[in-house]
Amino acid sequence: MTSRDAKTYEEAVEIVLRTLVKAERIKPTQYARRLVMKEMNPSREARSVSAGLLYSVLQKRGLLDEVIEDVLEITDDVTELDTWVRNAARIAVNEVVFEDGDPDEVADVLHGLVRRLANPGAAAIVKAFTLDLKDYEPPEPEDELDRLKWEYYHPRWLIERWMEMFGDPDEVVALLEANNRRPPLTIRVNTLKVDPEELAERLQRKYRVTVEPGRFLDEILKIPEGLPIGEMPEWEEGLFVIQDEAAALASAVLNPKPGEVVVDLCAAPGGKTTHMAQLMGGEGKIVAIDVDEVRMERLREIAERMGVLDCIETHLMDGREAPEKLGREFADAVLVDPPCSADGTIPKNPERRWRITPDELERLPKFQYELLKAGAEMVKPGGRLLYSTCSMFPEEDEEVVRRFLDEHPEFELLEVKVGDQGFDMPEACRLFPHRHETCGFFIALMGRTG
Ligand SMILES: C[S@@+](CC[C@H](N)C(=O)[O-])C[C@H]1O[C@@H](n2cnc3c(N)ncnc32)[C@H](O)[C@@H]1O
Repeated sequence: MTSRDAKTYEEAVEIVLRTLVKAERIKPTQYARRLVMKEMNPSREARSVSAGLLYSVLQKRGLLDEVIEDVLEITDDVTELDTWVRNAARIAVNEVVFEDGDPDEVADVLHGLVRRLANPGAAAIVKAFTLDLKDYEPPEPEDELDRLKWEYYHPRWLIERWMEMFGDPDEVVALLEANNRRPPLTIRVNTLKVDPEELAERLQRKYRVTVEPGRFLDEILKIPEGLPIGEMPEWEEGLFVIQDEAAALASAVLNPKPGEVVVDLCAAPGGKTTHMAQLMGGEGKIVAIDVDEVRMERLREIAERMGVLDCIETHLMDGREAPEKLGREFADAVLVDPPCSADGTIPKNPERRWRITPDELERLPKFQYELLKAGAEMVKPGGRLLYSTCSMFPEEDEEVVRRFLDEHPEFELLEVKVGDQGFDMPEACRLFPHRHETCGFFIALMGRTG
């Protein structure tokens, strides 16, 4: 390793360590990373190396913790460790056990960083732990699910659920592989301010990167990781926002027109609200509802930057109370994008796989149904209702919609002609990371009869 490489590696490890520590208080992790970037202003090489390293640590997080608990013989779980020790140990396991790094080099880098950023006591613990990993042997898999868990870094229960869902082990392996491929960053161009081709050319010329078009939508561009997004003048000018193409499809399918009244029931941080405002040419009204004040503030910031705040009316409230408070049957179109398990976002949010729980899957569909029902009450006769999630589980998707349609005969499914069809619901649209190179996504469009 040249001295320049060693310096880049050390800088990259510092970005990741500081991000992991910050992300314990500030969510999401990518936002914590952006804050660290601002504090450190690292080299472009270090940014790029750190993006790969952070992804690698987050995708294996549950396994890294299992190894730490094993090596340190912890009886409870890793949360009993000091924050700096815990996160430095995660990096150590990733580098030494999974990525074949040199334990002495990793121990030295982490020791120096923890000593500088935390304290000498924590640094000594991290160094001793990292050197102990030299003799660590990963456990032998007990069965096929266990083998897949360690080979593809996913919780066993999740693999088991997907096996039931797809019924084809090869397809599940394809999904596991796709979940572990770091996708390029997708941006949605603000067509109210710039033409997508023009922005693509500008980014290629100025930042010397390859920009590729999206798969389904003209306003989507794919750019490589590592650009200092939040500091780019194009971002400041509101020429684009970061958004997955699958998520952008939802607003495109609902297709709001200039002058319409649209409700976005779970709107923050505004990816779909600002996209709809853009599709409406900034003319008409979008009623954006959410319960989360901080996320709503981000919606306003993004809308302001994009130049579409004037047509957005924000309401901080429980969406289930919206018909009571704002009225019924007044909207041309309503978009319901409720909280979900978000297993479809694993390629972009690699740690998500360790956060989803079977309990959550039991609880969420009832909540999603209540939000969909409230959204439907605001649709005027002849209007449209769109339900979307970034979940791939039928219980959060087709089953919620099926129950809704059974109880609301005044609504009927409309065909969405993009992606794959829903499970036993040919009118709905499904996208999968392994089939479409997007996040996993579900969209059902319904019309209210006259
Ligand atoms: C999947 S996110 C929405 C993402 C957003 N549509 C976008 O494209 O940027 C779900 C949102 O639902 C909000 N939420 C949770 N409970 C809610 C409720 N009872 N009423 C309204 N919004 C709620 C969360 O705060 C979160 O912002």
